Amino acid sequence: MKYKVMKKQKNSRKCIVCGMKNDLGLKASFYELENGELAAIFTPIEEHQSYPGRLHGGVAGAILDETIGRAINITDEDVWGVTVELNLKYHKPVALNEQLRVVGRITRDTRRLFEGTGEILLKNGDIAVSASGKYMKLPLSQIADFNEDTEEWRVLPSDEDPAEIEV
Ligand SMILES: CCCCC/C=C\C/C=C\C/C=C\C/C=C\CCCC(=O)SCCNC(=O)CCNC(=O)[C@H](O)C(C)(C)COP(=O)(O)OP(=O)(O)OC[C@H]1O[C@@H](n2cnc3c(N)ncnc32)[C@H](O)[C@@H]1OP(=O)(O)O
Repeated sequence: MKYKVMKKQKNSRKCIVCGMKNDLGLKASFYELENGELAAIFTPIEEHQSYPGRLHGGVAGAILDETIGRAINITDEDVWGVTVELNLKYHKPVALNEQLRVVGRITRDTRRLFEGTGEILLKNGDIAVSASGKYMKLPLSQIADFNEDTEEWRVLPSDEDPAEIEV
């Protein structure tokens, strides 16, 4: 199903997944959808391979981890979490140099923890990798010494931002 993009989330400077100034990073964009899920879009490059031509499973885990971890921000922009568990299932190989869609959602939200699931989708809609994750909520000050400006934590509008995404 195609869903309207309601909001684009912020990118950062050096995060391996969302850092726009990390040359080896995924430079993923995250979009909040009208159905309450979060979609990520990125194009894996040669540097993200395991076997030649095939996306590294750990990199697949990284994008799923962040997509699920960010899905909590659809309902509360100020909740931050650290991953305490991540389970992955690899169903199909993922090729490089092709744009991928990733989708995540929250399945449980308590005072201290949240949980969610997500999938990497191939062009034809097949699920290539699926994940479930558990995150402990922590104040940002206990995660790292962040400064929004120096970390360039901001929404970066682009002409390539889609109006709707099929997930
Ligand atoms: C404003 C500027 C912002 C700039 C931002 C720049 C970049 C941002 C990039 C991305 C941003 C967006 C969103 C990203 C979201 C996700 C993406 C990736 C996130 C990560 O990549 S993050 C790295 C990997 N991750 C870690 O680095 C965690 C390491 N870990 C710890 O830091 C400790 O482990 C901690 C603090 C979690 C707990 O430490 P602790 O000392 O408080 O733990 P303790 O043992 O006392 O447990 C206390 C209670 O938690 C329960 N508990 C513990 N572990 C559990 C488990 N695994 N499962 C279930 N329950 C568990 C116990 O059972 C107990 O429960 P009870 O009290 O009821 O007994």
